[in-house]
Amino acid sequence: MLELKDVCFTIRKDGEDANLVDKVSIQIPKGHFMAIVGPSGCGKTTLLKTIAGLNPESDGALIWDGRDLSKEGDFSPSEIGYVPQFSIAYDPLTVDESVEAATRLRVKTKNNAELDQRIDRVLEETGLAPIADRPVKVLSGGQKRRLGLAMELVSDPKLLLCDEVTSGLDPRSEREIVRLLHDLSRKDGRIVLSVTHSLAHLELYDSILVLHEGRVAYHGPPDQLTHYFSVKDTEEVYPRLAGQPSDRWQSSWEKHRVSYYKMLERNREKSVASGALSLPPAKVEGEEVKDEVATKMPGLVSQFGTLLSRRWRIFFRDRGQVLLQLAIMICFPLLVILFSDKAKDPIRKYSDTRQSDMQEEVQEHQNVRMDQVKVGSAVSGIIMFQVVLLALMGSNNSAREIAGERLIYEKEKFGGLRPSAYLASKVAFLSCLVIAQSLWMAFFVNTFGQFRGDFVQHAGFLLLVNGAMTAICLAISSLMRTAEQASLLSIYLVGFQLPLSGAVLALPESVETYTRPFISSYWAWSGSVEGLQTQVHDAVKAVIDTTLSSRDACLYTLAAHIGVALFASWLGTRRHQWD
Ligand SMILES: Nc1ncnc2c1ncn2[C@@H]1O[C@H](COP(=O)(O)OP(=O)(O)OP(=O)(O)O)[C@@H](O)[C@H]1O
Repeated sequence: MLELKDVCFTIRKDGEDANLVDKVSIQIPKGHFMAIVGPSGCGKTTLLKTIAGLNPESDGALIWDGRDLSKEGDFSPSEIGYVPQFSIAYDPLTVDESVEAATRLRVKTKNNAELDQRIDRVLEETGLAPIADRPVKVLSGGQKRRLGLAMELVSDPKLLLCDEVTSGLDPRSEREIVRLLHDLSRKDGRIVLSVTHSLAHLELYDSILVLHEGRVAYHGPPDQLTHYFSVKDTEEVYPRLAGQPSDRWQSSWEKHRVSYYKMLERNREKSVASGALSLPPAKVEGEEVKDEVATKMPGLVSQFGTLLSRRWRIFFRDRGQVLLQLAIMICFPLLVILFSDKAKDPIRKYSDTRQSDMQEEVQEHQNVRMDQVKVGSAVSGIIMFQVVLLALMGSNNSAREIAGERLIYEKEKFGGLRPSAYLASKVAFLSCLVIAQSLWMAFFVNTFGQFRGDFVQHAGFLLLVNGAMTAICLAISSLMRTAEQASLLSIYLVGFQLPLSGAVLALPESVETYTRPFISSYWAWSGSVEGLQTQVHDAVKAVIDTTLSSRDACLYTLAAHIGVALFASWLGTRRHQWD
């Protein structure tokens, strides 16, 4: 039994408290199918989210199976299924792959046979078996809703909440989905609550909850709806509601509540007696349910593996993304070597013997200086060019990685996905890109214009700057509200790397002191320059006004950038960002 006792959800609006859900008190027995209806903006979705725990109730109590949810802990993830208004499947995957991933993320199965059995059962139940191999992107609206349901049913939830799963469907598909939801509530005592705009097919529901301005105006059998509101047709209910304030409807409903609940009970007894409704045999103690469910959740490593293999699959299915990555990996190093010629030139040395005349000595100094300027500028420029291109690749790698799929992630987190498993899968996936991009850049450029110094040190710093920018943009992606915001901020961040690095123009000291610690490209550039042969190093120093930092300082600072960015990403992934 799900019971709501005077449940409120309050927000601050214009300096005052406003109840979006106002003292809702209802009882929903096991094996019940209820529609939540009401005019647009009356609080249907808000009530559903309050029941789900996505909106913490401001007042009142939610009782589930005798358990007070606000005092004794929320629903466990597999007890509850929530089908939101948005699609929770990835377009490039097939129906079967989507359901499989949902199962692996939510249910701990003993072996592959049990996993397959569970997937097949859910596909059969939702009528998706014949189209199991079809990609999500080609599904019709109705099929997508079925898929959303299938992905929730994998954990056998005892409470299924559906938000507008029939909106936008043609009448036939709408009826099929309502019929499916009805059937899902007939087995194992599952409660199905469905928010809907539509007043069609009401006869398929056990009860109708009519909300008006967040308050209950009616909760009773569908066939009593028109009688209660004294209208001829259900279509007249909403205009009738607008005829008096919601508090009047609420107090009027409270007077009739007992008699309508008796009617609901009688209908239920009839359904059980006729065999149309089958209920679980015995009442299970709250604690036992909790333990049993807790052991069913897959572990962190298992969730990590599922997410990582799904990420790679999505990556390879998206040809555009693969081609873009390849194009970037090939073209960026090519761009660098176009400018690498001057960096290969020798630098003349001062002769050991003193020149016989002054003119020759001045000439020698000029020659050495000219060589230093030419080679020093070229070497410094090429290192910075590589660094900036890898910073750009870093931002391209991760700016949309989390923000672009935030709603799906939030939904999966609600279903029991651990933020740490999610973040670890992102780090593992992105690390592969970072390693491939950085090492390829280092080796390719080195092949056509050998790095004049410690190549391993140079390659290490390229790897670190790409890693740092990827991690920073991942943090941005996890903290921003939209993918567009995250992309824009990441691009600005890369844009500022070159001017603020000091490699091209020295910054005023007052600015440099504050900006330098945060500019990854400076530390990667400086660290690489420190690894150059002495003569080339001196040539670079001769052409720059910016001070260089030691190799270790560069190494630790870039490692700190990565560490802090990953911590921020972790905070971002833990944050609740459903809307
Ligand atoms: N977190 C929030 N902060 C402020 N206002 C909110 C919040 N959540 C919902 N609202 C407002 O509360 C009202 C009820 O919203 P809700 O989405 O629950 O309505 P609804 O009945 O589901 O509407 P519809 O049928 O159009 O989807 C709306 O006016 C909405 O703008």
